[in-house]
Amino acid sequence: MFQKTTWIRLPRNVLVGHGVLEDTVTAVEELHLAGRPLIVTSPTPREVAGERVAELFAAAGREPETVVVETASFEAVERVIEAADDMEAGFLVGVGGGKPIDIAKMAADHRGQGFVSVPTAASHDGIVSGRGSVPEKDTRHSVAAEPPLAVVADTEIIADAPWRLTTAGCADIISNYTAVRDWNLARRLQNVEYSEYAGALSQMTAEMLVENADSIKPGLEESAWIVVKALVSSGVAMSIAGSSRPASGAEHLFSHRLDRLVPDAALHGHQVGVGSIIAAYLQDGEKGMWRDIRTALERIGAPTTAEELGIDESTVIEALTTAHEIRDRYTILGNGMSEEAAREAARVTGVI
Ligand SMILES: NC(=O)C1=CN([C@@H]2O[C@H](COP(=O)(O)OP(=O)(O)OC[C@H]3O[C@@H](n4cnc5c(N)ncnc54)[C@H](O)[C@@H]3O)[C@@H](O)[C@H]2O)C=CC1
Ligand SMILES: O=C(CO)COP(=O)(O)O
Ligand SMILES: [Zn+2]
Repeated sequence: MFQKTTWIRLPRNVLVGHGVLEDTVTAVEELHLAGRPLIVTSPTPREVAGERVAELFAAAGREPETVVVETASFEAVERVIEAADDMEAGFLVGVGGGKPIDIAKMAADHRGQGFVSVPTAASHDGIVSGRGSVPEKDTRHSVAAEPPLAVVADTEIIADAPWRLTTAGCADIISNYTAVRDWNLARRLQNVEYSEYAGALSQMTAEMLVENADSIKPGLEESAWIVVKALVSSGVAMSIAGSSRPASGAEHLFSHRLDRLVPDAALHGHQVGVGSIIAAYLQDGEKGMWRDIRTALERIGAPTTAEELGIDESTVIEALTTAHEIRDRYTILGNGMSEEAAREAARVTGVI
């Protein structure tokens, strides 16, 4: 008997472009989201977009409130839930980079409410996905959450964000190459469920970004456009898969481990980019595609070495040898790398 089922949760209104911040209220009204919005933001994004979003909702008679968060923690999620309870918020709006967006996403998920994502930086694909990532005890990776009902990505604002955030978003997309290969490996070795559509979409997204690498330059609003579209596409691949598998393999385990060893040392996307160089080397050896991944990262201006990440060699080796313990996800790391093998892989690829 045929027993497969699938439930794909996607954002419904995705606005990307110059000045679309001004359409935030319209995007919300189209979704029939009722009540008062609670805007969740962090200090700089509040200045560059959060205050304007509050003004727009106030002008529409929606009596918004704003809560400013600084760290991605469950304490912050609790604080946002309390604020939403106190004002009887109708829905939540996350304005900023990954941290306030994740916190708004998880608080909205807890309240069973709608949530709108207003990214001010194209730093990774969590800004559009149905995944939330807040560290708790030993976890560092994302968990399932409701995707945003709407995404409002104003390329004028995003193009003005620090360039390193955009190169981090690019590297997060380039890492899809190794993530899809790891997913295929897990399918063959462990009979893990695989989606051809999600795998193909994720890989195509990385290919298109690399093909457009010459148009991804600081100060060009078109760069923000290309990167945000890629992040949306990668988020959709995760929604189709119902997991982060299409965009997260060994290179993400390496990054999650680094986050625990040296929190906030480097951006998520930059860490997964370097991890992807090593994962590609492990997947197909010295003559394989790790050089192409490294070249793609270099063309965009993303880090390709431990030094450029600002992380010392011994920490990189420790992360490589223990990354497989992060979560129950089979990747090219298998049951773990020996220290010698980790050192060799990092040395051959020029990471150390
Ligand atoms: N939900 C998911 O699937 C994923 C979640 N994450 C999580 O996301 C977080 C990291 O995301 P980030 O965006 O790097 O962090 P973030 O939200 O802290 O932003 C990074 C920095 O960029 C600044 N910034 C943002 N927009 C700006 C603008 N327009 N102009 C000037 N400065 C601006 C912020 O003030 C902040 O200092 C971590 O907590 C990580 O665990 C990472 C990957 C995936
Ligand atoms: O960052 C992600 C995809 O790019 C989410 O992956 P994780 O589930 O490993 O956190
Ligand atoms: Zn990622």
